[in-house]
Amino acid sequence: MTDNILNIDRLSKDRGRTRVLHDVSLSVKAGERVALLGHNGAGKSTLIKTVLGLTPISDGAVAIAGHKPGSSAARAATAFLPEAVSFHPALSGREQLALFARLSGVKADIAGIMERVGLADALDRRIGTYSKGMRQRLGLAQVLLGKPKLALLDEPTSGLDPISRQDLYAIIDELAQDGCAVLIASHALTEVEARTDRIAILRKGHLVADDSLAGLSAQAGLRTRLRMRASEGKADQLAAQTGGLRINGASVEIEIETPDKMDALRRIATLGDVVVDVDIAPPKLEDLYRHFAQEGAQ
Ligand SMILES: Nc1ncnc2c1ncn2[C@@H]1O[C@H](COP(=O)(O)OP(=O)(O)OP(=O)(O)O)[C@@H](O)[C@H]1O
Repeated sequence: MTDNILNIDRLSKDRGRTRVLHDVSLSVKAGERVALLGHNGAGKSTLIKTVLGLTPISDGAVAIAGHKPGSSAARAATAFLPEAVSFHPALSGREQLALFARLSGVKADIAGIMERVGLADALDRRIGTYSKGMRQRLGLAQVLLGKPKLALLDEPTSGLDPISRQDLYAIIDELAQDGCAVLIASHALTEVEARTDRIAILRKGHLVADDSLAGLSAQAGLRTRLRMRASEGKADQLAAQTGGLRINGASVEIEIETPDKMDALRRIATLGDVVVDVDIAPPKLEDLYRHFAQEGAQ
């Protein structure tokens, strides 16, 4: 496919006698944000290292904008934000970014980029005085600097406070809107659920899922829960009428096949004022992740 920026085709990787990636195929298009999930040791970092050209491939192929990992064209197209970013503590943010810009031969509006990542006030402060969140933001500034076609982000929000996390995802969204293909390795399911277009799950080096949240829900066949609040004193009647389970004094819960949701809501609507409210809880990424990433899952 021509609009794939990252193309991983039947990639296998051996570490000594152990195969740690098995026949993995995964692509990311321009403007797409893809989450890469998996338990510890599932192979996420190894996959990222192969894309960066830091470790050789045992079988299959990887291409970045059509180029081989590690080639100068691939390196120019790729930006990487490691989980633990480290910079020279004696340099200021401005000096560090200027150094990166010089090394990668790009002309950049450093003050503008620092402003965009919320570090305008720290432009001329030594990085040694930055907090973890500020260093993470500087890491993101470095990603923005090269106007990459592909951004690989490893646990980009680890250790950040909730507002910094939101800010960071807002910048990632902008990167994608500018046409960058973004691959985010993460354990933070709730965030990636809301902020990515597609979810890829590795289990013991096998890619066991690769779809949108809705697509994964359909594949997994997980059920949706409907929680109905009964009018005063009518919870038993509601439980009897719907075959649901009373979960507290006022509410009744039923589980339905997800595609039957609208039918169920229409039936509930016929119950009149016995029901005063309905909450719908579709399967969450956490449920889907458990389904796909656990031992014995298909
Ligand atoms: N340098 C190495 N030498 C030998 N084995 C390695 C090396 N690096 C990783 N492995 C093995 O490869 C497998 C995949 O590890 P990897 O670090 O890619 O997992 P991960 O999904 O990134 O895990 P985590 O979420 O803990 O970061 C593991 O079994 C790990 O022990």
